[in-house]
Amino acid sequence: MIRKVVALFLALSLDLCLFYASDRFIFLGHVARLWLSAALRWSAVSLTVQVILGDLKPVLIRYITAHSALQAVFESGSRTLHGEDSLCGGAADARCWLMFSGAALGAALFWEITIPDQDDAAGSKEEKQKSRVLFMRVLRLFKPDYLLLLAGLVFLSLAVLCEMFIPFYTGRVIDILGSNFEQNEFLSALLFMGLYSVGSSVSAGCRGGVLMCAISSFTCRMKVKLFEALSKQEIGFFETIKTGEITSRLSKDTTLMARTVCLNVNVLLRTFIKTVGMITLMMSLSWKLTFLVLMETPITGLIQNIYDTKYQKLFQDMQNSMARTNDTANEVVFGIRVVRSFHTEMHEASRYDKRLMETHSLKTRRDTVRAIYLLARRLTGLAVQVFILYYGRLFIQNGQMTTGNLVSFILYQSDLGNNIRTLTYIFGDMLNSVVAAGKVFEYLDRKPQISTDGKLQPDQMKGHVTYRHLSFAYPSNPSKTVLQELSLELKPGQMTALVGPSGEGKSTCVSLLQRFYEPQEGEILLDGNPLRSYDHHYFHKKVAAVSQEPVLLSGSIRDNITYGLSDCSMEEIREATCKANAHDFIMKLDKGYDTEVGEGGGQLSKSERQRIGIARALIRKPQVLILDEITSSLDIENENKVLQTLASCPNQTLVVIAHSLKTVEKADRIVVIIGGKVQEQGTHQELMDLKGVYYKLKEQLFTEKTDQTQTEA
Ligand SMILES: Nc1ncnc2c1ncn2[C@@H]1O[C@H](COP(=O)(O)OP(=O)(O)OP(=O)(O)O)[C@@H](O)[C@H]1O
Repeated sequence: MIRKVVALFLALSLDLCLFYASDRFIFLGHVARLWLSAALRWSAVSLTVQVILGDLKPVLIRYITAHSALQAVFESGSRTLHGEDSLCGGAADARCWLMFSGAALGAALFWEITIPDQDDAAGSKEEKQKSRVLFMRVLRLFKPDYLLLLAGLVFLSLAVLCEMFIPFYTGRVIDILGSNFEQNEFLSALLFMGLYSVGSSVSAGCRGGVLMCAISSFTCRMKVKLFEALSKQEIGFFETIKTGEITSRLSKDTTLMARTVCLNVNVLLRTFIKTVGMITLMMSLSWKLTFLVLMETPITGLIQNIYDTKYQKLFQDMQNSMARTNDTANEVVFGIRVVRSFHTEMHEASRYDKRLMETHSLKTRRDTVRAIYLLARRLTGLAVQVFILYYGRLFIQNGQMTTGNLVSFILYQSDLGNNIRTLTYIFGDMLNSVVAAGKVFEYLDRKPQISTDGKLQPDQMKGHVTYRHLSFAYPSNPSKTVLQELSLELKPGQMTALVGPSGEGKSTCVSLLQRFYEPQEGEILLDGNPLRSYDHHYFHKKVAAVSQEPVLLSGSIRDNITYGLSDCSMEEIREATCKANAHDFIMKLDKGYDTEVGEGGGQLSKSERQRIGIARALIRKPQVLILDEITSSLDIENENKVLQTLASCPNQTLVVIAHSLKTVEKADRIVVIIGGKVQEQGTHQELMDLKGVYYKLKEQLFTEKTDQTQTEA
């Protein structure tokens, strides 16, 4: 630290001494004197810093070079381009030294932040690079709307061009009013001002309308694409990602990505055209003042860059926090019955409050960062305006510009500052918006881990299922092996009952048979072919399942039964509902098969939902039918009828998971699954005679409903 202070002190002293000494080089011309001074200052300061600190970092080299050479470059430039001396550089002046030091410092820091040398910043550079790639991808997705975008661009250019001339004519009006008043000149200036104002307003309105159309069409396309991609993902994906996050991507991020990218491009182009035009007009008014104004740019850029980096991080954190908050609300709405019955309303409210507070605290931090940024921005702008007024007064005194020119210049300057800020800001904002785009693309590009490109569609299927040395752990809990080396055979024309204590892997077995998950080891064969080799649609027609609590989708009973099938006759529907023992209750409803089931089938009882679920599976005439604890929702009468019908299908492979002895007894084969392995198998009598696990665990395996039946028997 001490070495750094000493280095700074010595370098400063040397630099100032040489800066003032340059006035003594009277044997040289003015420009040559400045260049010699620059070379001497550069060598002396670099050498001092190098000797004291031991090494010279690139950022320091850049700063020392800019600081030493700026005055000479500026003076040479103004002589070459304009044939006159600038107010700075004529003599060794402390104000000029300060101004060039500030500009060099700003430029060096700006460079350091935007194109950093350090390794730790390499990651952020890579991030920016990635954001650019994403941004270009979003632009390419706008392809079908290119015509609208082109129209928007034309209106945008017109609006900007018209807008640019308004301050120019304001200055002219002031000059006309201040000098010899000329009626005609005054009127023509007013007329042009009016025309440009109308032109700018009309074009800006058209630009806004056209761009909004492009945005809305893009959003719709993206939502559909994303929805398609999501619905193709495997079940494991939905278990590892929260619902709130998925809906947030679908609803918010698609809109955000379209709006911000499209609007940002609009603002970027508008600002760019305007900035170039304004700088040209300002140069024509006073090139010296223009340079003075432009010296603010690196400082503005620097402030903007720091703000963008901080804002981007907070923005992302806030997005995630909002998704978590939504998740909490969704969970409670979804499970409101549980919340009510356990009287946890207050607990859930405080959980939601906690999540909201997290979001709120992030918002507060974001607003604080924004407030500091605005303060820094205003102060810089103010400082530049003070300089302009000071030098402007000098130029008017010297006759280098008129009062009207200064007014026009100040009008341009205040706008230019905003535009330059916008140019740097918009870049950061575009990177922000592609954070949302990145998340959307992440889902769009995700390849489902369970392939659905099998082609096999044999005319005949027997429905012979073989589990071969299956080992499996759920993607959401990979450390827990649920099935271990499980081997099992399900034969056509047989009813196989899977039994075992709760949580031992029965439902997992049938989930794998439905291809909800892919086993880590082993495979399942259907008629000797791996499940993945079958055509996706064909496979799910041949293998159907009824789960413990079938989910119905909003729509009529008919829609739910024929779900996923294109043409089903009323005959087929009736046949399926009769087998599922659902026809009678459906006919008793006011609208029969056209009765709306409500969201999630909420307008029907559990047993009715279950029977519609069974009919939905049966209408497909599946070769393999899986019934996962359907008896838990059916009363004994319904259960008996359903099972009687199903058991009478001669060639079907029927797999039943049951906790009822009455059901299990009917099975041709009972498979006892414990610890993810097949422990025993055989008929009820064989297993009872064996006096193994089945015999010992009989009390535990079967529910009271069975015991009662047995007692009655
Ligand atoms: N989606 C899942 N993600 C992670 N683990 C799961 C998932 N589903 C089930 N498990 C776990 O896998 C194990 C086996 O569950 P499974 O549902 O297959 O048991 P089961 O024998 O059918 O139980 P039950 O008779 O209660 O339905 C359990 O320990 C369970 O916690």
